[in-house]
Amino acid sequence: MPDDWFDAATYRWQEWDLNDLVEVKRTSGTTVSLVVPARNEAATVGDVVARVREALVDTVDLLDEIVVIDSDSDDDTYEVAAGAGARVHRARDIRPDLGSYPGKGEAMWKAQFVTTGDLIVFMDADLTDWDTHFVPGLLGPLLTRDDVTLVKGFYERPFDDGTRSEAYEGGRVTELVARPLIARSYPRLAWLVQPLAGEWAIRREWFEALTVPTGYAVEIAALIDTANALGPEAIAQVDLGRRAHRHQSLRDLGAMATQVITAVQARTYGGEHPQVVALRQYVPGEGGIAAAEREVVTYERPPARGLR
Ligand SMILES: O=c1ccn([C@@H]2O[C@H](COP(=O)(O)OP(=O)(O)O[C@H]3O[C@H](CO)[C@@H](O)[C@H](O)[C@H]3O)[C@@H](O)[C@H]2O)c(=O)[nH]1
Ligand SMILES: O=C(O)[C@H](O)COP(=O)(O)O
Repeated sequence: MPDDWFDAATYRWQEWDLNDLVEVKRTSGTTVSLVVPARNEAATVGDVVARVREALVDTVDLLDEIVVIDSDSDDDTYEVAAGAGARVHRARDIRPDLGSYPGKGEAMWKAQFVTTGDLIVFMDADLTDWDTHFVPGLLGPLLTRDDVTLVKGFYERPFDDGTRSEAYEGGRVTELVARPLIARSYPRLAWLVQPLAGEWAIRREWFEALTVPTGYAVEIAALIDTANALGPEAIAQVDLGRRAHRHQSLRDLGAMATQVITAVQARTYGGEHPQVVALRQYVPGEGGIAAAEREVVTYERPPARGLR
């Protein structure tokens, strides 16, 4: 079964000509927003925004807006992104009546209130090896197939933290957490090569209908909820080539894994959904190993549709 979906719903970004996509967008009157959630990404967000703007706004008319959602940064992310040509909003300043949570999913959920595109493309701000074809690649299935609602990117993911460099060794949470959870509970999603990819696109009307985890579980939740409600045939994936990014520390990935597991368990077993999970980790301390407890926020936002 997964292999059937792989054959039916997997594309390569080269399958679409950029000018053809621009023409489909123009004749269909479709509008497109690029949303970049960013927390302390002053080092890379300028490159991401400037290159996309030049290639897909200034040169051709593929994107109607580039919106960076500054997610509680304490560096110059806001200024750098604005200087590169993005419209920038601080997540906590968007719809303050709805409160504020930390996290990437929160930034993406809040983006719905400050963007207008019929299609929303998400892209991470910490990319170091990437190209602007990511965006038209993700839009290809949405602009050319009415039956596709959500498109995931996938790519070769190297691991390179400055001390070790190996092809295909990136994606620790993907390989150790997401893929085993999918194998156990959602095997019909096993054809997805990078289920956690931060580069993906979705029809706005469907995103507005989704419950959105405020943290890093936003991707896995969107996949499961879309497959459950619309069937896996509403999902496509596109090979985008190669992508490298800034790696998080192992213990930070432990918090990410906690969010991913919590969101999947909620969907698999139901029951009461925790807003916070206490994650105890062990770190070097004075005189040996010391316990460190983290409050991992696992709260989920309700569909934005009713809150406009
Ligand atoms: O509180 C936060 C944390 C992160 N980000 C941004 O979200 C993007 C991805 O965050 P990152 O910390 O780089 O995540 P990764 O370790 O790369 O995690 C991968 O796996 C996650 C789990 O599915 C996905 O959400 C990510 O997009 C995907 O890149 C970056 O632009 C961050 O600046 C925020 O906006 N707010
Ligand atoms: O997608 C993932 O699994 C996480 O982003 C971790 O990726 P990394 O192991 O390449 O840092």
